[in-house]
Amino acid sequence: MASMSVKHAIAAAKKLRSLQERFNPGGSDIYPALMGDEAITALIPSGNPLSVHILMFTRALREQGTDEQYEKFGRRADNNEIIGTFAQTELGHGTYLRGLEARADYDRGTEEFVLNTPKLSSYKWWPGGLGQTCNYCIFVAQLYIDNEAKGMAMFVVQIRDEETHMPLPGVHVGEIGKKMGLNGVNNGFLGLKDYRVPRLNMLMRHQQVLPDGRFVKSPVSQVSYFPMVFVRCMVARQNSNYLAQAATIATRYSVIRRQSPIEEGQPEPKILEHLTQQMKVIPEIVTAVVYRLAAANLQNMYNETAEAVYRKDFSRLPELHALACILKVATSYDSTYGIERLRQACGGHGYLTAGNLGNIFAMAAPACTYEGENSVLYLQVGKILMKNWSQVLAGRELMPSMAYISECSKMTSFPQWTGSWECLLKAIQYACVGSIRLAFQSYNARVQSAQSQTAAVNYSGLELTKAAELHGRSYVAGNFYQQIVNSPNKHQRSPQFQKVLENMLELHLIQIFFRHLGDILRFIRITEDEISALQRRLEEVLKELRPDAVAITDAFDFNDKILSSALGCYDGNVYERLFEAALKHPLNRKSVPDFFEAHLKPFMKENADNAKKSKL
Ligand SMILES: CCCCCCCCCC/C=C\CCCCCCC/C=C/C(=O)SCCNC(=O)CCNC(=O)[C@H](O)C(C)(C)COP(=O)(O)OP(=O)(O)OC[C@H]1O[C@@H](n2cnc3c(N)ncnc32)[C@H](O)[C@@H]1OP(=O)(O)O
Ligand SMILES: Cc1cc2nc3c(=O)[nH]c(=O)nc-3n(C[C@H](O)[C@H](O)[C@H](O)COP(=O)(O)OP(=O)(O)OC[C@H]3O[C@@H](n4cnc5c(N)ncnc54)[C@H](O)[C@@H]3O)c2cc1C
Repeated sequence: MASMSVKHAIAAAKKLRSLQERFNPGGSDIYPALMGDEAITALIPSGNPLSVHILMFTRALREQGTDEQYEKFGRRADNNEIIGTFAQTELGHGTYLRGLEARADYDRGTEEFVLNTPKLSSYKWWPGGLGQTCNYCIFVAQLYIDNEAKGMAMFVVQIRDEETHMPLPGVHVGEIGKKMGLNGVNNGFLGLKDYRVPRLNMLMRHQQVLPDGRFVKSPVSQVSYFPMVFVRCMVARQNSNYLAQAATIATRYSVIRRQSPIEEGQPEPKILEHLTQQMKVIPEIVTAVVYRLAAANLQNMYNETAEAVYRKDFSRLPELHALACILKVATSYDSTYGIERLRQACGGHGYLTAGNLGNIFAMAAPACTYEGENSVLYLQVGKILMKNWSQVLAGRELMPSMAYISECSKMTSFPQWTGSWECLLKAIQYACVGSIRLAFQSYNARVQSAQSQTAAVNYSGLELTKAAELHGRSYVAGNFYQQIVNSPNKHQRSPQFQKVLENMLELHLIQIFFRHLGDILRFIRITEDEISALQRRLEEVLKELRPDAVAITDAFDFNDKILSSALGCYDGNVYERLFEAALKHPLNRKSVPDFFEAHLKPFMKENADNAKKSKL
């Protein structure tokens, strides 16, 4: 599997190079285009062992290294002359980066760093491609000068000989073992013992160690987290893709599979005629579209911020960090939940490998963990919301993506309920601001009672994560609303197309309303009649979208090779493909399985003999 994945990954890397030559060397705006060509994902169903090389190693060299360091290492990496990974997580630490144990001690006598992973728990553990594929890595370590800790730093470290691929002296490297999925990625471990690298192997665009050992601190320490922000933006797009693939499979299957008459005596309908099946499938189609649009927005914001950071303007980092966290969490949680729901909507055949829904789930699920575990990132956003609420109380402006918080904070009560889209969107935003206010009261009370900020964050964690989740809902729903209702190119859409988009907006807003009805009712009075009216509208819009479900998923434009699913094939010959896949199973090569003579027959005979004896 590993060699097949590497073979396909090399093909993909060649494609990427040709794209880069067309777009711009190493530009971040090529990745969505690349992912638009899902061959990358489909051809490597067990995961791409070069993803971290492309997404993190090359970018860290470009964004964290000096121009000279880019010339020395980055150009070769971009040209795939060397293959690297991003080695930050350790066996003992992943989230709490200040707890990382790998260390880099500066030796001013030789102008080198001595790298060590002092304990087993200090071993780097998880980096993609580290096990077998990479010959270099970005090694993240605590920097020490004269045994004084200076914080985290990144080092370019060669781990294998470029000719023989043998691990270099002082390097202990290998594969961490089988995973739930992505078993073609060879996530690896790395131990270093007194491994020396030249001073200029420390990436020094933002912080420096001078030859005499003087340390020049980064103007903004958080810029060292930038490689993670980029991947969080990519995850938002990638996981919306996984959900779109699963939605395509389940939709196509749901208009092929017939089961259970709706009226006595009537023929069995397509299962998508059942309202409950529509409720399982159609909202996931819409969610995939909603997140694809939100991820595209975030990608633009990343590109703008990356250019600003290059000019040493760090002002937009906090907002990008907050949105990258929110979207990475929301898309990975919702896509993982959605793919499983779509699998269940396909009955027993959804559980067959030939349906590919299990593999899509296994590809999507780890995004809830890597690049920052989701609950940790929600807490990050919760902390940022607390800081922004203090700004609101001080009457200051907020970042654009949080402007609604200021507006809602000025509302003394929620206006008359109308049930319009604007009303539904405002309800979600109003509930979010109410949750922020409550979280702030709890958090502030703790800080006032002399709890440390970190302890106050921990003990207010449930309210902070709730506020962060509702902020994510507000941002995503607001973005979708703007794209459908206020988009500058709305007039270019046919009325029919606009109507489908508006139905999708209606469904998204009502679905989010019902998902957070409890959170909303805490702050807004809504009558039973008003809620029942929304229930009717939900049933109505599912019926309205039913005829468009196949066309919308066809518009995702996944070909059969990409979906790799007997349930989701374009020609709809599901049963033939399921049977064809079954006949290919190795157990069907012989009529009598080998285990019959060896195990089953003796077992049955022994039981028969015992039965006879017991009768005597
Ligand atoms: C060959 C062709 C191949 C084709 C390639 C393309 C393929 C495309 C398809 C694939 C696309 C996508 C799929 C992805 C592929 C899979 C890749 C998976 C790789 C995984 C890599 C990793 O997992 S790397 C390791 C990730 N680890 C983490 O994220 C660590 C998480 N931990 C944290 O973030 C910590 O909590 C933190 C670092 C924040 C520690 O914080 P702490 O020191 O405790 O202090 P805080 O108070 O929390 O924060 C301090 C201040 O810093 C601010 N801040 C925190 N983080 C950031 C940030 N990232 N940016 C900016 N600012 C940040 C924080 O807000 C605080 O600010 P304040 O003002 O001081 O309050
Ligand atoms: C498929 C995959 C690929 C990966 N690729 C890479 C890679 O290429 N490079 C790399 O460096 N790393 C990589 N990782 C590692 C990944 O970044 C870490 O797994 C992730 O950061 C979580 O850290 P951890 O696993 O050590 O969990 P921990 O940090 O130990 O957290 C475990 C659990 O503790 C809880 N928790 C932790 N901290 C807090 C907190 N502050 N507040 C509340 N709860 C908390 C959370 O529930 C969390 O899930 C990969 C992981 C996976 C699964």
